[in-house]
Amino acid sequence: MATVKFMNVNKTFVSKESTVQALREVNLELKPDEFVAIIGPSGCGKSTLLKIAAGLDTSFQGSVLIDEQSVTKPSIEKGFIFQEHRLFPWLTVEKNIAADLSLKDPAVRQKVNEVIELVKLTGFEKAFPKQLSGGMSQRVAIARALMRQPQLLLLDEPFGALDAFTRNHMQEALLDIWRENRMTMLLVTHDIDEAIFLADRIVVMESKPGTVKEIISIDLPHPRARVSTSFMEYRKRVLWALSGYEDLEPTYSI
Ligand SMILES: Nc1ncnc2c1ncn2[C@@H]1O[C@H](COP(=O)(O)OP(=O)(O)OP(=O)(O)O)[C@@H](O)[C@H]1O
Repeated sequence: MATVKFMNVNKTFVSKESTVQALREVNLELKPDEFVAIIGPSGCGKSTLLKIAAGLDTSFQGSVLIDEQSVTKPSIEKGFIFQEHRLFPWLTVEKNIAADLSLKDPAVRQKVNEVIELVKLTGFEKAFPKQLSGGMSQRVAIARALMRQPQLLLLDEPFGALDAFTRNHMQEALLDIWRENRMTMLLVTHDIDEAIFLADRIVVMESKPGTVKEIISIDLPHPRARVSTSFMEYRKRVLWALSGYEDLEPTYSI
């Protein structure tokens, strides 16, 4: 579990052709153990913010503190899950999870077994990525991140490429993992229902330049029923925050 603080974060991309202010004065604080979702239109700086938190992008103004330490580079306390699973096709599930650690080490072997069980892939240890479904591959990617026992998990549209059924299933799996492992979670998503289903707070961003428009606390106990009246009320609130138009047709995904 980690505290995360974005303080006056500004980010501008400068190239010969253009200058784009991707983030302007972003201030955001995550409590340890908190699940925060970021939602907003394409280009509002969601991925940029996540990359900065991960230490993958260090050329920005302002500061980002994780457990009061400035983020200057990637580290094992921070796990990163991308939309595409980025598994090595030539390695088995267990070798993908172990990555640079040796499975010959009994401690590594035990931890790999534990995380495989956690993401419910027991029996698929020796399978190759091409033998797995999209949801299973994403579980391997999550297991690989959990292997390093991150204090903070950064998820960039992790289920964006999955069908609706698998996506719902993965959201439930992620909630279980979060409850059992107590990590701080920062999730980027385009899916309003996903944000309401998972998050303690939803950060609604707007673009040009990317700024925080509104932060909505979701005061619903888990498990959250997607068809309940209160869930639908939150859906309206998030849509309203995103669009500014109360009578917008709900599409639930932006
Ligand atoms: N490497 C880069 N060079 C120049 N501009 C960039 C670069 N990366 C991002 N941008 C610009 O910065 C802005 C924010 O991009 P970012 O990818 O963070 O948005 P996003 O909210 O994650 O978008 P999406 O929802 O489409 O993934 C966009 O205008 C984008 O074009």
